[in-house]
Amino acid sequence: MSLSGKVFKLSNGLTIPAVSYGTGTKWFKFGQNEIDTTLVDTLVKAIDLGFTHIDGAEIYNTDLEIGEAIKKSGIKREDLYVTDKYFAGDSTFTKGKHSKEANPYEALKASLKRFKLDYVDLYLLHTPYISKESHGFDLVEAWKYLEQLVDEGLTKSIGVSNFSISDIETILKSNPKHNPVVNQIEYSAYLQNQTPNIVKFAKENGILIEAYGPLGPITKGKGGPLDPIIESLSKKYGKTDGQILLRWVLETGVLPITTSGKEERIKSFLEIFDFELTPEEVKEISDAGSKKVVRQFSKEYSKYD
Ligand SMILES: NC(=O)C1=CN([C@@H]2O[C@H](COP(=O)(O)OP(=O)(O)OC[C@H]3O[C@@H](n4cnc5c(N)ncnc54)[C@H](OP(=O)(O)O)[C@@H]3O)[C@@H](O)[C@H]2O)C=CC1
Ligand SMILES: O=C1Nc2ccccc2C1=O
Repeated sequence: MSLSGKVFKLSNGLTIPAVSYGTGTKWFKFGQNEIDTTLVDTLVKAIDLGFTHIDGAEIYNTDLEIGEAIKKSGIKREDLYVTDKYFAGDSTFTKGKHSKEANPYEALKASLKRFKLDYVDLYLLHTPYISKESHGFDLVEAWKYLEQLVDEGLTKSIGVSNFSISDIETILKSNPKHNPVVNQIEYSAYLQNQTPNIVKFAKENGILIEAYGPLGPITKGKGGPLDPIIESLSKKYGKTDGQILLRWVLETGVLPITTSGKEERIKSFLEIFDFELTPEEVKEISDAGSKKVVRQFSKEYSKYD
């Protein structure tokens, strides 16, 4: 789970490129089926510029775009890292709804057809809201579907997203054949624990935290205690505010997932490996960041704010 250069090492021994390009949020295609050529072109550009890690999900409805961009870019499959997520459903999506496929096993098989890929690198349960009543299988049984996907080579690694400690414990206590290697959560200097103590717990259990919404302090949190610190560090290092925030994420042992439609920003997201914040600067950001909460997505957890 250590960061070495531009990859993190996962607990199963595999590596994962240390910054990911997201195809959710601004690219999310709610119920719309036409191919988004802007996303295809932007993904090709991101790959050309050096992104090798793409974050997808069944609910984003962007599989066709990802598949098309991979083909157009000409990148070799083994040089690319693709993440997909099973749409388990939750209160922030369309309430009560979940994947139209029978289970996570069938859902990934359907995604692979749309991606036109033989396998993904990482497959996640998008949320923990899975129950026998709503899905016909519980969380532990859902995990077994993911393990089957590993065993059949349809994904290299499996993990979870938006899971709290008790959700992860449900899986760990079931004595899994394959452990979750990742928990993808909302994480930024202004939201250092999506749910209580999740980051420490994940680290102690060999689970890499992936951060979505890492730029929250500048996209939604301006006017807070971080502003002067980020301003001064960006001057010191000759980096943008976004680069300072992404570097902070990395230095806290977490993998940032970001996105942009703008070429300059996409390029800048890749230029976060040629400088380091000092431990004192990391602490300064963490301390100031913990004085304000910006929770953009995981509203179901706002009771913890
Ligand atoms: N597992 C989950 O439940 C979730 C997963 N995700 C994943 O994480 C990915 C990234 O999440 P996201 O919240 O978008 O990540 P970020 O916090 O990195 O925000 C990216 C957004 O910030 C904008 N931006 C970048 N720099 C600046 C700036 N300096 N000033 C103002 N705006 C700026 C970009 O817009 P522009 O195009 O204008 O540059 C883009 O829309 C998603 O695409 C998805 O793949 C996201 C949410 C939930
Ligand atoms: O990319 C995403 N945008 C979202 C908004 C709300 C809940 C989950 C998500 C995503 O995964």
